[in-house]
Amino acid sequence: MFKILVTDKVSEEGLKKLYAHKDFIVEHKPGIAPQDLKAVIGQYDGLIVRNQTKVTKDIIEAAGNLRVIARAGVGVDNIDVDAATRKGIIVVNSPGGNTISATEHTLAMMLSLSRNIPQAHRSASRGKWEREKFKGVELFKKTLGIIGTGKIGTEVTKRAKAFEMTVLGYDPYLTEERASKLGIKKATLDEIAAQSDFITLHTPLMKETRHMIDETFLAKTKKGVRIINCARGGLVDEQALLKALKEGRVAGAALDVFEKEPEITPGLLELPNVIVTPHLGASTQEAQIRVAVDVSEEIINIFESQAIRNAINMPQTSGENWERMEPYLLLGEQVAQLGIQLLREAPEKIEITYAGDLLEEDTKLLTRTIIKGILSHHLGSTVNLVNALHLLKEQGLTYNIQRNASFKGFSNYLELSLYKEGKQVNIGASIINGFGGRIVKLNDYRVDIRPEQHLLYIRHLDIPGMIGQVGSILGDNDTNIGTMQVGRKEIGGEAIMVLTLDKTVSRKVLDQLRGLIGMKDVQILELTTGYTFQEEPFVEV
Ligand SMILES: NC(=O)c1ccc[n+]([C@@H]2O[C@H](COP(=O)([O-])OP(=O)(O)OC[C@H]3O[C@@H](n4cnc5c(N)ncnc54)[C@H](O)[C@@H]3O)[C@@H](O)[C@H]2O)c1
Ligand SMILES: O=C(O)CC[C@@H](O)C(=O)O
Repeated sequence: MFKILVTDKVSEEGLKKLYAHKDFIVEHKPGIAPQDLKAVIGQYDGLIVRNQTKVTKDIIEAAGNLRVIARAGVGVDNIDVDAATRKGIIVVNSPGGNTISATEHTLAMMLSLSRNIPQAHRSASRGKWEREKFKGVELFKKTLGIIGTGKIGTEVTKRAKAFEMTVLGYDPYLTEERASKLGIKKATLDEIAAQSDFITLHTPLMKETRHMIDETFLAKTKKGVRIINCARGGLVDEQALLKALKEGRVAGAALDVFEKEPEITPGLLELPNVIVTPHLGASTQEAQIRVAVDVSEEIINIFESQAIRNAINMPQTSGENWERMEPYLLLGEQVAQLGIQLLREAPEKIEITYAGDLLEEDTKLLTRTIIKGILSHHLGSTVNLVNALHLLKEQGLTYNIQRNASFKGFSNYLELSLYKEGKQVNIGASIINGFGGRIVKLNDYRVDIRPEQHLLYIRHLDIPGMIGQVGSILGDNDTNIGTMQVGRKEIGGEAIMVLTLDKTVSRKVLDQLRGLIGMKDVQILELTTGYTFQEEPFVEV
């Protein structure tokens, strides 16, 4: 049973799949204090949060069993993703579950701001009838500057077009082609500042975007601009905004998010042209169900080893990509295990080559699988797909990927080369239709080896009687040979034998084999992943 802890208010209806699943127990501790969370987190395999719980490094370090932190929403700024990555914990979110709600909230804020709705409501509900005081402005024919034309920015665009606004978009990823498809003008930040009557922000909060609306930007804005922020608090320098509002350069601001939530910079609320909501962008019944459904499915996928769609600290995989890549992931791990055992020590350089059909695939997850397979040999179960690249870097190692378009011979091919102080190991492998994964190259030798649990790798002189002697020693010691591959480069030169065995051999047998005249090296190779004694059914093509 996997124990999942929910520490923020997350939709019960959206979590139904988790409740109903036989492998999960879901516990709720909403509002748990940080020190209490730290004390209990070690008991849980998964944690679900919205944005109230701060999942700090301290808490992550205390989380001995945790495999996943799921954010029921978009922004993961309340989670120390780096600390989670170092610990090998997957962080997932729901990137699209609240897009429409946040979009509609942005439009609601823009309309409320332009027509003074909250202020007029307050006045009217106090018995006043101040029609002149709350005269507003239309959106019709006004220019809207959208900073960040991702999911929410795009949806806001569509709705602003319905109001017949002219839309300017600024986003490093906005191309002319996409802008014209959306019916908007691609602009620079300065153009947005100079031309917009309304500016709305839809970027994540990062080093580059923190205080993007600052004194310098505000000084360039058209007088009377109205600013809407339903994205992240730190995007706007609240002190600079306060000053621009007081000076009258900015005619109004609608804010759903703040630099230090739940605090609001003193002075802002005293201004008559500032309207606020307490981070309500995603607070609709529909969005809350959607985000909870999304993270429940992701958690089930993670524990059932299915494709994960929305991991923050792992490559994304679609279900289709996962299905095509699954056999390669297994083969990649086996190649890595063989490679590192053959090298016998930690590599100083790693090279991975992809060819054939693999050139058409997203191989990021395969690369991580191979790196994980290599590192696990020395670092054990602390390595997983989340932290493999981080741990590699920590070891001061790099890897190099080659994509070989001129490779011929197999319809798909991957090769791992490991290097250490003049020593090199090369393992080539392919998925052969109808036969599954095969090792097809071992150092300089062409081979055809089905990866199995117990392998024996023998280097010897190419002299008569060697195969017989090896067979006899194994037979005398009750060790059945499954398959045997032999190879040599030249008559009388160095040759290899690779045997698959039904069980591993003892040190005594190894010593007997090593004692044979002409024997150069005998090495046991063990695969811990996905070995099979069953031939896959033949698939006609
Ligand atoms: N108020 C809420 O409750 C609420 C709800 C949902 C999302 N959000 C926030 O809204 C924001 C947008 O969410 P989304 O789902 O549209 O994200 P998204 O990832 O789909 O889009 C973000 C866009 O910002 C762009 N961007 C990044 N750096 C930029 C820069 N320096 N200048 C201009 N554009 C830049 C990216 O290229 C991307 O296109 C996020 O901060 C998210 O956390 C808030
Ligand atoms: O209400 C929430 O959970 C916050 C939503 C929003 O800020 C997000 O990033 O998804």
